Amino acid sequence: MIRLEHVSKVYKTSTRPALDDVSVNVDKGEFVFLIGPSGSGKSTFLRLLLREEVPSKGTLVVADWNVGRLSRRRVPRLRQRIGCVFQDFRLLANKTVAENVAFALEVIGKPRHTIKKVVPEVLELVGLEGKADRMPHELSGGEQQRVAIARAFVNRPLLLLADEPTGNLDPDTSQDIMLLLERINRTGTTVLMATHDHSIVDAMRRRVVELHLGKVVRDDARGVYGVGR
Ligand SMILES: Nc1ncnc2c1ncn2[C@@H]1O[C@H](COP(=O)(O)OP(=O)(O)OP(=O)(O)O)[C@@H](O)[C@H]1O
Repeated sequence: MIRLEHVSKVYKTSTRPALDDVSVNVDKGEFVFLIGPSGSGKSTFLRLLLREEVPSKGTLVVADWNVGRLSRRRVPRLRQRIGCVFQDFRLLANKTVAENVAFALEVIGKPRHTIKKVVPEVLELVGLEGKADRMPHELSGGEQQRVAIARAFVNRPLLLLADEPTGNLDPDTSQDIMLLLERINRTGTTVLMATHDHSIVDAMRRRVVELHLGKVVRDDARGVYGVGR
């Protein structure tokens, strides 16, 4: 699903590579934590997958796309197949829960009858049945993140990228969000989650890829956050 071969990324304004000769393979259906201290390259890794940045060196493949060489015209296709969830939810404040989710389908031209059918289904999947007509500010942080996950998942992406999705949530709510991400993973969606949250990584015992100064320093099949430190 994801293949990085000797990928480096050097930003124009910086001397040290943000990613330095990174080779990682992620199979379809895996759940992977991407960890590492601030500045270790996690966001750069995610931005490369979305083609928000291009690698300076190496090959980067997502599904069948050679992402580093993708023509500008084909980038929207790639992004349609990748769902994204962020720490700060990024909901549209002037749209209801259902409209936020529907919007993700409208922008890619899905027919209205499909939208009408799948939005309630996905809201039920994330545990928000009955809240379709609420505005984002009427929801708790955990509920807002559920809307964001519904929106990321409604188009059945191949890959779900989550950048610190529990960063603004208390531990119990974070755990609920992780159960939801696990449920989405069980549908066959590959999940890649960047996080600083030790307790979540330790509790889930999933694959852990650790970056330090742009290099992969650890890749454990069933890892914990702070092994050996
Ligand atoms: N647009 C940019 N231009 C120049 N340098 C950048 C840019 N984005 C990131 N960097 C640098 O690349 C390195 C890796 O940053 P990155 O944001 O990928 O790390 P991170 O692990 O996601 O950090 P955090 O956990 O704080 O989000 C850092 O040294 C950072 O300063």
